[in-house]
Amino acid sequence: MQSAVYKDVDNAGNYDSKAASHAEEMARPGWGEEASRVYESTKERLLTTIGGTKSLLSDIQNFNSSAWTMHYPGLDAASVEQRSSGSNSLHRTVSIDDATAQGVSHAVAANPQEMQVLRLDLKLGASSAHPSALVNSLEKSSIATLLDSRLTKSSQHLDALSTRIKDTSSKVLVTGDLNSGKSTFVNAILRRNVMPSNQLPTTTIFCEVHPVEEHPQKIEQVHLIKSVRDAYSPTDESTFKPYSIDDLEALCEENETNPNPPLLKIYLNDPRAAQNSLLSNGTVSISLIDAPGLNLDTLSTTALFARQEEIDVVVFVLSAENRLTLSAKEFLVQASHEKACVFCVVNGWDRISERNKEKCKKGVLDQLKSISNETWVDREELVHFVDSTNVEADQDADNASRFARLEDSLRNFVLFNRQKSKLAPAARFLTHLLSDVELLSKANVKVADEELEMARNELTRVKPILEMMREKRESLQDELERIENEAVETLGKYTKTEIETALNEIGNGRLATDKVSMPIYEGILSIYPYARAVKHALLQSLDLSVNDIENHVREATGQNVKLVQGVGNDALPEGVDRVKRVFVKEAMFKSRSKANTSTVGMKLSEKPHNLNISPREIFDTTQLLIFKKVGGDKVEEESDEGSFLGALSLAVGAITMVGGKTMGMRGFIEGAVRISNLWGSDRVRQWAAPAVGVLVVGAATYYVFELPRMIPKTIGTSIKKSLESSAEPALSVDAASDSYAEVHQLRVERETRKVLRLASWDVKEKFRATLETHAVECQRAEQGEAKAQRAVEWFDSVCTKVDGLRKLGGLGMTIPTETI
Ligand SMILES: Nc1nc2c(ncn2[C@@H]2O[C@H](COP(=O)(O)OP(=O)(O)OP(=O)(O)O)[C@@H](O)[C@H]2O)c(=O)[nH]1
Repeated sequence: MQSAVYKDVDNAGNYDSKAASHAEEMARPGWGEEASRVYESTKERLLTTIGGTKSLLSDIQNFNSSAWTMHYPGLDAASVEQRSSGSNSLHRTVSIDDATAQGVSHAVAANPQEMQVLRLDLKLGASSAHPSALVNSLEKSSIATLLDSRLTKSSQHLDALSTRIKDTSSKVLVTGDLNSGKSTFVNAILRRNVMPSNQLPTTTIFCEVHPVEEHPQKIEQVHLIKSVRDAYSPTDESTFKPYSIDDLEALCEENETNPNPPLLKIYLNDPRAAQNSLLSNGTVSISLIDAPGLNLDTLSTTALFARQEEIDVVVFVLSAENRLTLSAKEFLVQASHEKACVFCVVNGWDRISERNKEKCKKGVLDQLKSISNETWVDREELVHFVDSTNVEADQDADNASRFARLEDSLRNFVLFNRQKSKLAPAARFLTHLLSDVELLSKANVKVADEELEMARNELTRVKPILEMMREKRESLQDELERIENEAVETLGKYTKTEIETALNEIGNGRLATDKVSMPIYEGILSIYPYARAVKHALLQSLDLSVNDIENHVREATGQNVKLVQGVGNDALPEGVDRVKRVFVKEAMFKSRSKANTSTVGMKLSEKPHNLNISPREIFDTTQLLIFKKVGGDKVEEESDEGSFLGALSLAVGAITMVGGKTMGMRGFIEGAVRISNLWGSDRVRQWAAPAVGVLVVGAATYYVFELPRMIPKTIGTSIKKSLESSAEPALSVDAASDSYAEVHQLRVERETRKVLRLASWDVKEKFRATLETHAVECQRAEQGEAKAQRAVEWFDSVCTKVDGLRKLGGLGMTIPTETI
């Protein structure tokens, strides 16, 4: 048969007062044993559920710190507003304590969208931001930390609940307005004047009366514990200070003004028979707590509230003569929220005249009805009008019987309430906590699902790009090398060809470019400056040709740089910045080292020593002995007829040398030898001296006209010869093994390679960096995917565990999915 006792617990601690009245239920025969049996089995179930929930919380904490930063579901704005502006000022936020307190009440209807136990401690001052805004503004990691501390607190609270469930004794808190007769009532229950009672406020500290059987030595004694919050064990003398029962009054007096009042544990021998004793009657062991009177002193009020968690029954003592004070009302409101029913003792009933008794009774009950309807419904059992000063039959038989009935009701009420005071808070707390865990898990599954989708979308985007780039990496490298090599080779060859062409022109006595003009021949007497000017012009034309080559190479290299960048940019995925380096063509061929410049035969015309003219360059004996007819590029030798002319040129050469400033000893001797040789020849001897004279004059005339044409060729040939030969470079082309053309070819190749390599490096670096970024993004997305996947599975398993724990603990309430 299902009784109201079962219903209390099975319904997750939501006490259903309408199911049956206490009186009705408790009057049923054998209900006590049945209640004890149910109590024991429910207790075991709840203890196992607490163990399972604790390990689940610990798993969540570990997961939160090591694998997944917990997402906290947003607060429901409407309900928060409603709550923060509600009339019940005591309910500021739902805390662990509040949730515990709700274990036996139906005062606060839990909004399934809201966290009850795991709600974060965000202060809701009038000026503070909205809590949902606060939650949203917090860093994810800060929320996870706050949540972690909330989980720790919840776990600790489960420990406290577990201890409380295991504790076989029940605690009865006796409280009420100042001087309402609390101590007198406790004394009446004990049938001993133990607690000091007086007209003046006397009780300022909590006095907890235990049966002497609970004392380790079974002796009457007072244990003074420094603070209500301090740990205490009756077997550990370091946790208390022992006093005699006779010291009690003095101890109370001493601590009257103590801002941190101690707690007194009083071990008393109940002289009454077991069946009459309330302290220890075999079925239930009760501790009576005489509390300080309720007043406006926040400290003691707070202390009182703080202690309510461990008490099973609240006995509220009120004076029949006085109306309830504000603090008493406030306390009753709070206590009825927490305990649903409050046991009320209307004291000083003897002081009310007979004719006022009904009126007084009605007044008290009306007040109670407005504060605690549950108490009013069971008023027959829960509200007692007595005189605590005369409880023995021989004093006042009528009052004694009323008091005896009070004691019976109280004993049964304690027994009855043990279910609610010990098990229901645990059931209620577990219900809320598991709902919160489920809400939290479902919210995290949702977030993890979103992250999973995001990670997968990211992978769908990044992975193909990464693979494409990895595939392209080698071909890009090859392509860049190909462009570089081709450009270097082409421009190198071009340079060589161009310089060779220029040298050929110069070798034929012509300028390599029309940007320069030949000097004007001003007569035989200025032959030397003329030759020098010719050499300058030829070298300058060569220099300008080199300039033209460089300009061409610059342009071509620029095109190749664009090609390189184009290839590189084509290999980059969309959305990535392109290579932006601009090729400054003017910077090409600007060697920083001066020494370098001189080694590559640059600006030959600007180096004075290159303009030195040797006699051979004006009067080249080789040229004269083997007369060469210049006809384009073709040179024909005319050795037969040329011998005479050769002789003639020798003579003219001698004259010109004399006329010029170039005649040296060597030239003179050479000339003389040739003249004497001529004279020795038979053919020549046939010619007479006059002929020689005519010829000399003619030849001289011829040379005067021919010299301006001969000198450029002689000098050009000399320049060409010098620049083509690397063995004895007459000009400043100080290359060890290369000709002038090759030197420039190498130089162009080197410069071109340098520029293109830099451009390639840029492109490759950009490609490498982009590839790396995508690889990192891909790796991050893969990790995110794995993490989110794991979180989805893990939180799903938490929900399954929550269901299992609910079944185990006989708990109800599943949070609908759509509320997240
Ligand atoms: N006539 C009569 N006097 C009572 C009754 N109960 C208490 N008194 C007297 O009321 C006075 C105050 O009683 P206490 O028991 O000290 O009251 P209290 O509520 O414990 O006082 P504080 O601890 O100081 O708040 C004492 O003089 C008691 O004798 C009662 O039922 N009838």
